[in-house]
Amino acid sequence: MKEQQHSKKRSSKSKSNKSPKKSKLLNYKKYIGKDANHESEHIDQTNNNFDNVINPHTSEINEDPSNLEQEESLSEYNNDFLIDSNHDLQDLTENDYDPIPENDSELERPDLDLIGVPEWLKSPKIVDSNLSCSISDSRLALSEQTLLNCKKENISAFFAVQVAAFSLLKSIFISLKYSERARDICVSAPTGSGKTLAYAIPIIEKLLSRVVRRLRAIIVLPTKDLASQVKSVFDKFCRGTHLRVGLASGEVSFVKEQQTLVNSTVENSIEESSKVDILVCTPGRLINHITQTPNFYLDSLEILVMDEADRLMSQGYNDWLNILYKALSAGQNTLKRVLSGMFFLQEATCTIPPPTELSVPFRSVLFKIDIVSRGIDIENVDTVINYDVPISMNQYIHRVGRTARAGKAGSAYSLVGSHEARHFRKMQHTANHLKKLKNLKFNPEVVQEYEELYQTCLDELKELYVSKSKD
Ligand SMILES: Nc1ncnc2c1ncn2[C@@H]1O[C@H](COP(=O)(O)OP(=O)(O)OP(=O)(O)O)[C@@H](O)[C@H]1O
Repeated sequence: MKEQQHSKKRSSKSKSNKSPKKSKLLNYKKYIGKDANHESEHIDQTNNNFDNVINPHTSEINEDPSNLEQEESLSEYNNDFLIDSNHDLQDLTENDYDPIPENDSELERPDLDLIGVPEWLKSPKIVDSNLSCSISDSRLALSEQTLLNCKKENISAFFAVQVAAFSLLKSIFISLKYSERARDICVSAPTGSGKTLAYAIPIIEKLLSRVVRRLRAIIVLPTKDLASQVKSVFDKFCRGTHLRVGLASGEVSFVKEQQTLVNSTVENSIEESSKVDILVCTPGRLINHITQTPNFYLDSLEILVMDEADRLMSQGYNDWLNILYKALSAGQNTLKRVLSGMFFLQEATCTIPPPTELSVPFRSVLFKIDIVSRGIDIENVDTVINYDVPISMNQYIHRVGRTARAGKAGSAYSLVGSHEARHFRKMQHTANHLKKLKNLKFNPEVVQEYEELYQTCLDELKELYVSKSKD
């Protein structure tokens, strides 16, 4: 059914009254707003980035990173496998697929124009995924403490998206210091490519020179798990500095959270009211603190990061953007302008249904409910098994993206039943990924041997899942 709708959409491309393509807006994953005179950038790293259907691959990069050293490269999903006992991938002919335009980006532009996507979002600076530079490169001019923290985390070189973001953010922060133009950045890069540090390190470097503690940076994430993960990244990279990082995600009671975030002894004063410089939060808790926590001020907020921005946009979260917008003071015009821009993205994406399926492990590897699988960074996962076929390429990417992270190798296996084979192939073909799959066949007699063990695993998993859901 989904595929039929998709075909209809494609064939009606030329009509001028077509509705916006929601999937295209899913590119805009990490969004950084900066409060000053407003300008914007969109970085896009497109090496095998299945999310990215707007832009063709190029090797252009932003600003001046072309002369940075090329030391390390990002590898992608090194091996994706399709396990299919009934079909051969080569069985399908070209006629079985929707025609795929030679240059998708050209066809998307009218859609984007129609819904009013600004020029800077439509024309990203494409970053070569081989771009890399040493942490001690003098052009980055990182503080001694950040260098030390990188070394403690075994980071010796920065990945492409990091080099690109550092260079842009640095110039933005310097401009801001001299009250010149600041900009907004929208980053789209493959899973596991290091987007968190791409914004965390510049924010820390920027705030190191602050004198008084005030809430200056907020990072919003769609789930509690992601917020904890990002908080721990900030904690590691704030080690040895005077910066304090807070978490507001519902992990502890609201009252406890309030105690960690604000000084209740200071009465209605912005001065010394905040106990943190940086706040990592979910939209729900952010709203709660804005509306219910005395001394929780946003007046000094300079930096706003929306991590997994498409999810934050597609799910309403009690109108959090609107509440945040209203909480900003009149002087924070740029942030307000950024947020109004986001309202339109929210409108355009709010009809995407949240994925709810359960992906079950085959034998021992990894299982996750899709809604939390996305963005979660689990160390050293070398294999992902799709026990069921993901409903969309987006879901497929976020599942298999739990492996082959940070330049490491990894494999993804998909178990495809005969009734799912057509949908799966079409999905892979449309994303131009079909050629990269290997078709593995297995002998049913060999599989039979494992049936009992498999059933036991499934039962255990079921028990575990039920007991976890009760907690
Ligand atoms: N420069 C680097 N060198 C080595 N490892 C790195 C570097 N940058 C990030 N990493 C590691 O790469 C992993 C993936 O990073 P991160 O979670 O930021 O990816 P991401 O792009 O946000 O992925 P997703 O889109 O799935 O959220 C993490 O374990 C992180 O510690």
